[in-house]
This record gives sequence, structure tokens and C-alpha cells, in this order.
Amino acid sequence: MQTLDSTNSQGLEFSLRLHRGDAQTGFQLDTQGCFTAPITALCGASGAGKSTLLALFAGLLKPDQGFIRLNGQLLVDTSNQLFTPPHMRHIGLMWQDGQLFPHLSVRKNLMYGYQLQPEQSRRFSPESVIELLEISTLLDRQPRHLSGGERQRVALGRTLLAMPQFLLLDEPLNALNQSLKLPILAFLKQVPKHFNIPLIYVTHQIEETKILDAETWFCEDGRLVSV
Ligand SMILES: Nc1ncnc2c1ncn2[C@@H]1O[C@H](COP(=O)(O)OP(=O)(O)OP(=O)(O)O)[C@@H](O)[C@H]1O
Repeated sequence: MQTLDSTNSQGLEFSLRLHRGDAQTGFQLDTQGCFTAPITALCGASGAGKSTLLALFAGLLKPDQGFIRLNGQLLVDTSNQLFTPPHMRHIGLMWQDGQLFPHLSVRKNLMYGYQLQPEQSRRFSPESVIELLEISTLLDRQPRHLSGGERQRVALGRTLLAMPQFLLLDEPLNALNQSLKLPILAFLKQVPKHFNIPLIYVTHQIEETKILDAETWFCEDGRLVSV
């Protein structure tokens, strides 16, 4: 039986309003949409609201008004005071510097979220992620002994192994040069199909959205416009 707070629809559906800062000069986000593509890219000028939107999806911010529904499940609904905390959303978030735990080896970083998952939620193995990301030779290293590209690949692996239903990537490759970016983009392109995890990718680089074959949206002054 279907309850009022769930539907059979797949993807990330939302209608959100949020005011940040002071009443006169602050920033107003007011937008709605439904992301159903395997890869959605969010572009737009600095300050347009891209990171704010991801923070709302991840549960790091509460909207003033609106709802968020993931794969038919209501996560946020201000009309019913529903707010699912970040750790219960099954949404993975990664940004520019992957924030590995500095005191843990690559192996322990990778296994951190995986170990917290119940057996029945483990949809793929650490070995499959390690192989696809080509990080098998790095497992015993500490993060400080990794290059920027290696660090980002490990951070991605760790985020994936926490078994998210949806992945949010906020300019994850910004700190990397082109030669390091391309193999990671090639990997990211495979994520939705290989692991059944759709993703949102925030970038200023239009070329990256093309490489990813992403459905692209522009954020303009707190509103989304499809391309
Ligand atoms: N903590 C905050 N308090 C008030 N306003 C904020 C806060 N954080 C961000 N803002 C404002 O919200 C607006 C949107 O910021 P946001 O970081 O979402 O933009 P963005 O599109 O991700 O930009 P960039 O591409 O530079 O990362 C900006 O005007 C910013 O100044």
C-alpha cells in the first residue's frame, strides 16, 4: 500500500525556498525540479546557489519552505515539519578536497562508511570499487602520501562504499589539472550504471558536462533553468 509520503517515482524531486543572510541584501533560493537523469550537471555563476541547493539536498541546511523526495520517499516537508537528518538520507556528498581522515590508511578510509552498513544494504563490494578506481596499490598508504588525483579517487571510493542512493559532487575536481581530471570523469560516467547511483555534478566547466553526457541545468540567482 502506498502512503501519502511516498510515490513510485524515481529521482530527486523538490520544491525549495530558502533565504540566506539579511533581509535586504541576502540571497533568495526559490526553485523546483525533478532530477531523473543518471547524471545531472549544475552550472552557473559564482554565488548563483549551486552549493546551497546541494546543502539542502544533503540535509546540511533546512529550507524555509518546501519538500524533497528521493526515489519516491519524502525526506523533507516543511508543511508537516518533516526533516530527515543527513545521516539518514542515504545521500553521499563530496566536494573539492575529498576530506579523507588524515590519521587513517586508505584502506581504513575506504571501509569507514562500508562497515556501518547492514549486510543487506551492501549492494557492491569494496573490491569492485577499488578495481574500477585503480587504487589497489594505495591501500596501505596514509592520505598525506597521496597525490591530488589519488586523494580524490579514494574520497570517491569512500563515498560510494557508504552505499548512497544518490551522489552529490560539488566541484570535486577543481583542484586537479586536466590530465588528472579525465580518468576520474571517465570513472564518474560509469557510476550510475555500474553501481546504480545517480549523481549531481556541480561544475563551472561546460566541457566536463559534455564528457559526462550529463543533463545540464543552469542556476541563476537561486533559480534553475534547463539547457
Ligand atoms: N552562511 C551563509 N550566510 C549567508 N549567505 C550565504 C551563506 N553561504 C552562502 N551564502 C550566499 O548564498 C549565495 C549562494 O551561495 P552558493 O555557495 O550556493 O553559490 P554557488 O553557486 O555554489 O557559488 P560558487 O560557484 O562560487 O561555489 C551567495 O550569494 C552567498 O554569498
